[in-house]
Amino acid sequence: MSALPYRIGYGEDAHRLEAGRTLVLGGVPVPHAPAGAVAHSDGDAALHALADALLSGLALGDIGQYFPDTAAEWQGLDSAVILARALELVRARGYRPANAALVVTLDRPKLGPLRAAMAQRMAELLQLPETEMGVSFKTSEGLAPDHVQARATVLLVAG
Ligand SMILES: Nc1ccn([C@@H]2O[C@H](COP(=O)(O)O)[C@@H](O)[C@H]2O)c(=O)n1
Ligand SMILES: C[C@@]1(CO)OP(=O)(O)OP(=O)(O)OC[C@H]1O
Repeated sequence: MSALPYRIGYGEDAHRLEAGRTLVLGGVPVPHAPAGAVAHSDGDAALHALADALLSGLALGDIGQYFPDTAAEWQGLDSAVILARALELVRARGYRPANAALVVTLDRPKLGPLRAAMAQRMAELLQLPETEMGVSFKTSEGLAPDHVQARATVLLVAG
């Protein structure tokens, strides 16, 4: 086990958006989204960024190593499964998340109305109080309209 009592993790993910697909972010379907993520899994960039943040905090690599996008068994996978696996790996090494912060960059639609539902679901998946799950949204100011991006940090504590 690492000697550090605290460890910082950082993760990010991006997916191209295409009309006719469902957009899922933070484990919550986004109603009225004009396009959804092109991905091997359900394309939930927020959960992928959080899972990579957990793994990076303990230098455990990234989600592609555990869930290769070449494996047919992960096609259409619910990204909650990916996050649960990353959390399991963190806990097996004697750490747990203390708080997490997520930023999603998306031009349309506005995600503000979903902030509470997303925070609640991600806190539940990370086994955190909702007060410890920060959720922010940004537009790309039109620079990347066909694109969703998520970035996440997590503080891991020993014990
Ligand atoms: N998909 C989005 C993007 C942004 N918001 C909210 O809009 C505000 C301004 O965003 P800027 O990128 O122009 O700084 C900010 O309060 C975001 O929370 C949103 O709800 N959904
Ligand atoms: C989740 C996995 C596996 O289904 O695929 P995608 O949904 O394409 O997501 P990405 O963040 O590009 O990479 C991790 C993958 O291996």
